Amino acid sequence: AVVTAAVALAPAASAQANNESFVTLVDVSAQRALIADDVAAFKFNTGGSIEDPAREQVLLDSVADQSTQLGVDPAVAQAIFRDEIDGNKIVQYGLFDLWTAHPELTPTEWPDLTTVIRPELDKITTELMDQIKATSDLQVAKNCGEQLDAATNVVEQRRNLDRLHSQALHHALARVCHS
Ligand SMILES: C=C(O[C@@H]1C=C(C(=O)O)C=C[C@H]1O)C(=O)O
Repeated sequence: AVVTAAVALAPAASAQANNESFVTLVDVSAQRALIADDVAAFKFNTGGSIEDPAREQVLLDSVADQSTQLGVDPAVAQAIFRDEIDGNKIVQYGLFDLWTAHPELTPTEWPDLTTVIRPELDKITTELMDQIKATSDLQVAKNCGEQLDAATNVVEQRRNLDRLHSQALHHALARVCHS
């Protein structure tokens, strides 16, 4: 009876493990989209531009470096990060619009971009790179889209994402599945 139970559990356990591996990637992506609130608060209140192409290039160069170190395809990782960056900017533009229309909703405190927020984003880059490596088989699996959608639903609910962050998250994950 013990052996039968173990055999019966094996497929479910591995399916769950597969799903769980996308859940972490999606959750870190959600954290990245949520940090955009702090970026937007800093930039809106200090008159900064949402777009910083030089910083984006530094980030994409670092992604290429880390890809080589991890044995991940740099083109795959850079495509994902291109989408992560654009997703982040979707949140920033959305909040700029909101705060322009409703100045009373503008945050009155915000962390510093250079010394606090970007170091947090750099940490997330490392975590995302680990997850891109960890899910490399899933990314080319036939049911990748289903698994990614399932993980995205779990994270959206757990983190109670609003429409803006949900839209950003979907954008950020658009090229996770590839063949
Ligand atoms: C998050 C920022 O805003 C934009 C988005 C970036 C990102 O998602 O990493 C990088 C540079 C900016 O174009 C930032 O300036 O750090």
